[in-house]
Amino acid sequence: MIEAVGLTKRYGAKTAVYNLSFQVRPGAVTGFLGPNGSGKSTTMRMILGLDAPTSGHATITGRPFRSLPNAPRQVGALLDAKAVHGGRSARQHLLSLAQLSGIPARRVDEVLGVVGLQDVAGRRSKGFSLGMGQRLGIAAALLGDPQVLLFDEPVNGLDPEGILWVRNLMKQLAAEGRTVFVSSHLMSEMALTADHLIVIGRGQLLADMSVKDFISANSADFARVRTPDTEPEQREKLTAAIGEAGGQAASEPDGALRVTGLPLPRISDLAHEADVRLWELSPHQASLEEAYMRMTQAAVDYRSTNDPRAGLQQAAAGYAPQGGVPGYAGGRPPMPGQEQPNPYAQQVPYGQVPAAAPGAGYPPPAQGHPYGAPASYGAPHPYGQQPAAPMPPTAAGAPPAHPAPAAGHPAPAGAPAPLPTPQNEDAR
Ligand SMILES: Nc1ncnc2c1ncn2[C@@H]1O[C@H](COP(=O)(O)OP(=O)(O)OP(=O)(O)O)[C@@H](O)[C@H]1O
Repeated sequence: MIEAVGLTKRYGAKTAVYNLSFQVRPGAVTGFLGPNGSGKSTTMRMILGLDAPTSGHATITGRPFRSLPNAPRQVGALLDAKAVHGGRSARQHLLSLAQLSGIPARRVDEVLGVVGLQDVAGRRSKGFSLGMGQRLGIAAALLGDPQVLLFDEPVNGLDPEGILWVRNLMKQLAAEGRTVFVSSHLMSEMALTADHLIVIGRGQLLADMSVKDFISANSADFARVRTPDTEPEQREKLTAAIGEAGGQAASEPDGALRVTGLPLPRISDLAHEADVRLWELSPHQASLEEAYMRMTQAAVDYRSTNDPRAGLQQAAAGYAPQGGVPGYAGGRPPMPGQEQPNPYAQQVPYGQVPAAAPGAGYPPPAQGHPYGAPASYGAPHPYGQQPAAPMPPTAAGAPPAHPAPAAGHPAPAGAPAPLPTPQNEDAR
């Protein structure tokens, strides 16, 4: 389990992470969501002992990363896929990481196969595409077969098939009982991948709940109702009738009404009784992406001046109370020291978390063999046909060794010394 307790990180005047507390449990994929610059990478770096918190602390299986015995054997991470010596081939890169942690050389070829890079293993990584680099970073994270995995935006640069493969890989790793913590800024992707969500904005917790709960809280049905554009008084008449009948109506950007609280036949009857003609009356379900954007839009740091979402929160007012962050609606998350209780920041027992929780309207999670079959750069990899071969136990019976926490990153200063090379194995 990963635990953050009151994590705060300041860079000079900039507060990147503020008073962040959460738990990431084994056996589930936990999505870590937040807009650009919200503090996801900083949080992961603090968990991995690469950045020191200004206050608070983070632990993995009850200890700070740096005081974990054999930390590199227990934790694998992809933080920055570009942090690779470009002059080295993919195989050389992984071999050097394996050597540092006493991992047998044959594991390198196994993970190259898992990520579909076996046919380009001899090529220098500086010629790799973004997606190939991501695969190499994932291979490095998997090298030691660790129980705790952190992935920072692992689908960056991957094509649709690669995204599907990462999705299945994350789920498979969690199904094996591992702790899987995956950052993303895409709610739609996390809705398909994660069991649990931790959402942050401006370094602060906005939500900590199961995907299932997020979906049920944010997938409220609504009706789109359109009256003749040329007769605004008809729209006003219908809006009043809907309000009197106990429904809520608000304007959509295109002039239609978005109606909640009333079934479609009732809206039709109300329109008929008010002598209002309808050009449209259709059922809809709020998208999770929209709910997520409502939740975080007050905490977006970087926005195009042409971004239509600038008005999203106002447009949503009165609609999906679940969509915004109660207490934060209409404004930014409070400044440090002024925080309010956040009803979204509730722990949901993991026992109630479904294995996968696609919402209505979302495609079901893809089925596939363990680890899926990545779009390999050549022949099908062995994991397409058979379950992943587990790492052989070390002489001490400990979990297999693992390299540095990030692709190409050395183990953080103060981390335990590399483990001895297992007997009869030479990582060279
Ligand atoms: N070393 C640093 N020095 C100063 N500011 C930093 C440093 N690292 C991060 N920050 C700032 O802290 C904030 C959080 O950055 P962080 O990279 O953790 O966000 P993120 O959620 O991972 O963003 P993205 O999704 O864009 O990768 C940003 O405003 C960033 O500019």
